[in-house]
Amino acid sequence: MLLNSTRGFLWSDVETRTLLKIWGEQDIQTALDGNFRNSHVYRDVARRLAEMGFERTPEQCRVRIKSLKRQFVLAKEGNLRNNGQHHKICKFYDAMERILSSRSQIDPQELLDSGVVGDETMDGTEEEEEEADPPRDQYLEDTGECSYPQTQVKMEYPAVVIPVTVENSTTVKQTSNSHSAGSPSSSRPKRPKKRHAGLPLESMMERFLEQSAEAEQNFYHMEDQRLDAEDRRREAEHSRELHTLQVLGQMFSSIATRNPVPVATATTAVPLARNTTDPSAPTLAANHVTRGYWSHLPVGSPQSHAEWASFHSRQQSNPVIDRSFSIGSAAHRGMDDILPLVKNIVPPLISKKHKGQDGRIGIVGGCQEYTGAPYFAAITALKVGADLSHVFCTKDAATVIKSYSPELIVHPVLDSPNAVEEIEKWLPRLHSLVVGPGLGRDEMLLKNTKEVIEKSKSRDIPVVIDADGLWLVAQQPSVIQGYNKGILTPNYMEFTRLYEAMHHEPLDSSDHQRSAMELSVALGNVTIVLKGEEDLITDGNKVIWCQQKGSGRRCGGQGDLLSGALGVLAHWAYTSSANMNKSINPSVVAAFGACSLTRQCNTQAFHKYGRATVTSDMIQEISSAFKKLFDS
Ligand SMILES: NC(=O)C1=CN([C@@H]2O[C@H](COP(=O)(O)OP(=O)(O)OC[C@H]3O[C@@H](n4cnc5c(N)ncnc54)[C@H](OP(=O)(O)O)[C@@H]3O)[C@@H](O)[C@H]2O)[C@@H](O)CC1
Ligand SMILES: Nc1ncnc2c1ncn2[C@@H]1O[C@H](COP(=O)(O)OP(=O)(O)OP(=O)(O)O)[C@@H](O)[C@H]1O
Repeated sequence: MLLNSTRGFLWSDVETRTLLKIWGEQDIQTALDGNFRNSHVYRDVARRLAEMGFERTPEQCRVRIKSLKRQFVLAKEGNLRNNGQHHKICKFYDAMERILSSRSQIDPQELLDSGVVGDETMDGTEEEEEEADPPRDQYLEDTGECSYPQTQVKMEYPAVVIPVTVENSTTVKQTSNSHSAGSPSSSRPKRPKKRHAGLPLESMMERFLEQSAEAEQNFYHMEDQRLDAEDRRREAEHSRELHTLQVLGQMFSSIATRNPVPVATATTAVPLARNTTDPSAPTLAANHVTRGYWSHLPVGSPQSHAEWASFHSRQQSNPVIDRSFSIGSAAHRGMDDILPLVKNIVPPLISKKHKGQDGRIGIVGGCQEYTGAPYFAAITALKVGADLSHVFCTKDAATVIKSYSPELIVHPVLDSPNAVEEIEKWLPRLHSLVVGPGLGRDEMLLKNTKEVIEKSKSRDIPVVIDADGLWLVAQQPSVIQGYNKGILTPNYMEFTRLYEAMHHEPLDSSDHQRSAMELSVALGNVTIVLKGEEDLITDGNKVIWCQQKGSGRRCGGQGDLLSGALGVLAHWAYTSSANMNKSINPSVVAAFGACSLTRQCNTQAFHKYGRATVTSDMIQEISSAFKKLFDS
């Protein structure tokens, strides 16, 4: 994982400091000291740098060190210490001084010369090849940095040789000549004539250093501006994407409100409120339900059972609604419309995150009889993208669940005398709770579970309830009633049980949409996910259908996979809800994502194993199903 970006050839300060720290290490210095062939040493430097998060080649490390040494000597020999100018010329002066002072004296002539130089040469032969190609800009190659705006400085740079003992320009010239006579670089083209030949060396030197520092400042300033502009461009792009999604959401709402409902006097979309005159009466319009679209009830919608009956019959005779939202074409369009919303809640995988940020999910369930269900839910949560998955189960079940997977954190507390306190300790660290897989129906376990749900509600944690958790809700609806982050995932059997517990009348099995909306409203608009041949999702205001292709294979545990996935997606959806259109319910988006994923896993596993497909095979498909649905 890279700690810092190493854009192009540029070295950031933090990267340079890390390089210096490595280069200054005792064993590196010893290996370099007097050793002509040192490519292996720079290979080691590059490797250690990579361990610190910065990817550079050994050659890049070598030229950077060489450049730093050159800057250091220029600053040192420019006698700029007293007026503090040395830091302008060599930002890392102090570090360099510390390292170099612990080594044998370095000949500054060597460091400034662009020819073969002590430990900065990566095996002599390579350096000779470099020298054989004179027309290239030696300064740029040596520093490994981008060109400065004031190239004039660079062009003059190699020509200025600064011998320690020289006192005037004539001597410099002689030194320079004598050097080039014997060096391999004598074949270089003639350098441009020095414009400052008449100036005393010291003032020329000072001027050069000032120009050089100024050029460097300019360069970094420009680079800062460029990066700022890039950040702004990226932000603008992101807001454009969000805006598009919001417009899409509004489109769904307005499509729904444009239905020609005869009694409607206004077409403004309003969220369905609970009936204020008769709290027990469900406020629904079943045929107002959309397949794959969000739907709001228009003002003037029925507010009681009697009104509903009349509304329902009008809707039945309304062909426009049937055509607009018929399954045939809307099925595909529904996926296209809602999947982008799910994709939008998936957090990006960026290196700045720490463990836990993408989700710490708790599963309450697992008893002597059922150890598979909590395992399926918990491992699914991890595979969908949560960072940590906790299982709170009975003592009996814990060892078994642990033995299935070392990835899970298993707490054998659910049947302990202080179960609620034990679990409550973890709640501040959890992002969502999945209650019910493999819970069983033991009185004491259900009582503990009920209290844990209450504590989670007070912490505003999304709570997904499945399996035996739904049995608990059927016995004591108040446990989840009115909690808007509550999501119930019944199969048909569980749904019937819930409906009949709430309405004290048999379920009308001919109209699932209406019944599901009624149940949601009766439970205070919790989100209901009625699983089946098609999955129906409603929060009492809207209904959407998930018609992702599945298979005919109905092995046990598929519902646990769904609830585990939903735990993670609910956390992601609520985390990104600030960026969502307000008419979109995060629970519904999360539910649609979890249903699509479960069904896609089923299809893929069935394709491989047919009738032999088991839930573990579906779990193996999570990665590729997720990519196919949400990463494309
Ligand atoms: N490997 C494990 O550890 C697993 C453990 N699990 C855990 O088991 C616990 C009990 O859960 P559960 O669903 O078996 O119990 P329950 O609600 O009494 O239903 C039982 C009866 O309801 C019926 N029925 C079911 N679906 C229906 C439908 N769609 N449509 C119509 N009818 C339907 C059906 O009746 P039948 O057809 O047999 O007459 C069935 O026999 C729970 O904690 C769960 O998490 C499971 O997750 C699986 C993997
Ligand atoms: N007839 C069907 N055709 C296609 N997919 C289905 C069908 N019935 C259920 N599913 C899918 O299977 C998944 C699990 O639903 P199921 O009804 O099996 O849950 P469950 O009974 O609670 O499961 P569990 O065995 O975990 O208790 C859901 O994603 C649902 O969409």
